[in-house]
Amino acid sequence: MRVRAINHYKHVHETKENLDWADLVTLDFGLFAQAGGKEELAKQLDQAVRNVGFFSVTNFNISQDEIDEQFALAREFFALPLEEKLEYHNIKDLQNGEHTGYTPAGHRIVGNGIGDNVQRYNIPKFDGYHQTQQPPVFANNIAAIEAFKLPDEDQLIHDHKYNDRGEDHLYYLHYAARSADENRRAGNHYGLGHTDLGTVTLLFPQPVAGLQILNAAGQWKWVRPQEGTITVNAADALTALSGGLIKSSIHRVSVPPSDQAHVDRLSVLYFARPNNHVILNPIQNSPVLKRLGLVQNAFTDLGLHLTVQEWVKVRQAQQNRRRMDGKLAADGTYTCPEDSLEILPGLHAKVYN
Ligand SMILES: O=C(O)CCC(=O)C(=O)O
Ligand SMILES: [Fe+2]
Repeated sequence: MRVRAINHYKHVHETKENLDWADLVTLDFGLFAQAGGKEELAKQLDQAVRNVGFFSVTNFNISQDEIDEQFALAREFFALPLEEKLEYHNIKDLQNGEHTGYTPAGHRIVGNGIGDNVQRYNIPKFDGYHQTQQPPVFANNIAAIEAFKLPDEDQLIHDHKYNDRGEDHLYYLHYAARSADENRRAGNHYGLGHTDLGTVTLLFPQPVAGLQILNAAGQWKWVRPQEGTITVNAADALTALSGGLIKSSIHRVSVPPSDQAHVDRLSVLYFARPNNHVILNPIQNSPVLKRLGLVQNAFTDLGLHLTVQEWVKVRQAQQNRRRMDGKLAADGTYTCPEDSLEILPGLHAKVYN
């Protein structure tokens, strides 16, 4: 959980003077989801930017509390003694055109020998390219500062750029038909119950039945092959990014039914995964996750903030262990020693029977 900022910030009253106010249009983002709303907003925006280039927006999914938290942080920082603030002032950087950190009042003498009355503090965006040392008041609240932005409805799209580094794979599988006796000894499994590790898996249609999913009632159900469809299966990284909202499907591959048990089974799959740099925390400023209070996941519960690259590596290393030392009972139940399932200390794969 993030550290809550200090005392609430209390704004002063608005002016009572009758000023000659500019006439600005307010775009209501609440219209966005309504029929015809986008078109209406586009019309208003078109007017605003062609004429004055200034407009306001409302219903933007950042609460007044969250905004006030930023005001409170600013108040706390500016209230610090000047020497403390000057530790974050770098005159050379300012002169070289950098503009991060602190600038004291009076830095610019605008005219008549009078210095300006403005103190400034500048925090660059959190893109991994700017490494700046922050004073404790900001460092202790960095999660709230980083989350202070308009919700990015395309976050998942940005996290899945084809040309960014990632471990997406096209996957061909060949399951050789076996004798009834061999099948029985293998617990009538072609593949044990598991969840996939990425975002979604696309399963391209083929006619040999085998895929089964575990439904909410705990029963295994066959997935009927359907020509002209792609079966989509949500996976672990999507569960993590959605704070558990999206369920990773538990599935397995069974020996095909008796009329198909003699043919080899081919699968063509696509494993879509977030880009390697994505950190498997719940998406920070999603209005939906915020509203539902989904701010943790199986990784963050353990204090882990894995990148997708780290996750793919440790999970695949666990999956690809050659000897699991497992046992298959006559009814197909699979058990194996706990250490075969260890992905990371404290994090174990599950066996789904
Ligand atoms: O072959 C199939 O239908 C599914 C295979 C599968 O679940 C997997 O490889 O992760
Ligand atoms: Fe799978």
